[in-house]
Amino acid sequence: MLAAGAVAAAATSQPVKAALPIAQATRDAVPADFRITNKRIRQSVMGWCFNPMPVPELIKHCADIGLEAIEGIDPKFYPEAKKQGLKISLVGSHGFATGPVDTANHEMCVAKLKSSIDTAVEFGAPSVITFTGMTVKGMADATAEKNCLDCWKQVIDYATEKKIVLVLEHLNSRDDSHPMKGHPGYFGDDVERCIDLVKRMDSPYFKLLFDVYHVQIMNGDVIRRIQNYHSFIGHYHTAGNPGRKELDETQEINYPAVMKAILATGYDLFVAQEFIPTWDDPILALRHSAMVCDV
Ligand SMILES: O=C(O)C(=O)CO
Repeated sequence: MLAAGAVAAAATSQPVKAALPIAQATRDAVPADFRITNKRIRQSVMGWCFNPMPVPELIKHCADIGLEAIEGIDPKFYPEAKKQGLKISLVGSHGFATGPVDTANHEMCVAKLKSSIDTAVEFGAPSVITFTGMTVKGMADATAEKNCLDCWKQVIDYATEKKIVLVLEHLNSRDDSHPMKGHPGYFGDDVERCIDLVKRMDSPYFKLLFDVYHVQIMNGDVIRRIQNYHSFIGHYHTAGNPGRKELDETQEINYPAVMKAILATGYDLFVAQEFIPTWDDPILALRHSAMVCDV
């Protein structure tokens, strides 16, 4: 049976115009002076995405937009960020390519993780990032997993004592178009494997960094995974897919719904914007993503 509107349209040969909900705000929907108002999602930004903008300039824009924190910047800029009222949401450590999958990296990873824990304590950051590193040719998956766990176990007591959470980032290995849009060869490219590693660490100080962009590419079913795994998640990242770009209507992830799902789990830590701006005005892009996530 036709709905009343359709019957009327058929009678007059007029097309039916339905008011469709828009998942993502368009670029022209963001006011030039938008500031975060709801603050229910505690927003941060990954500084590297805004290279080559000088970090002090980025810090000023973040404070102006009302972001609560910043991460992914050289620690030498932490005092300036704090001076401008920003928190440090996450401290870097070893890179994503040289991780604990390979025992040759253990000494370096342990040293970097411990020194990053010290930095996190000094600047009041809650977390330090870690990665698995790249798959080693010929190494069995079980060995690679054990190597990762063996390395993290050398640090977990220190993290616990200092009350700093190590967050393991899952990354996509599918996008090979750009060195920062995907990481072919990354061992922790299956979010289920990363969750399994987090479970095996069995510590409130070892959690998953759930990057919505990477999960969408590798596993999908983003909201269900957030609901199922929230107790193992210690940090979130964003970006539009495909292209690791703005969170606008040209990409496929429904960010307002994802943010609401995150809030519904009781999450009260940080969500950092980690998209690579494509617009001619990267700060308008940051303002826009802040608006999309300010649910
Ligand atoms: O690609 C990412 O999300 C990373 O954090 C790699 O550093």
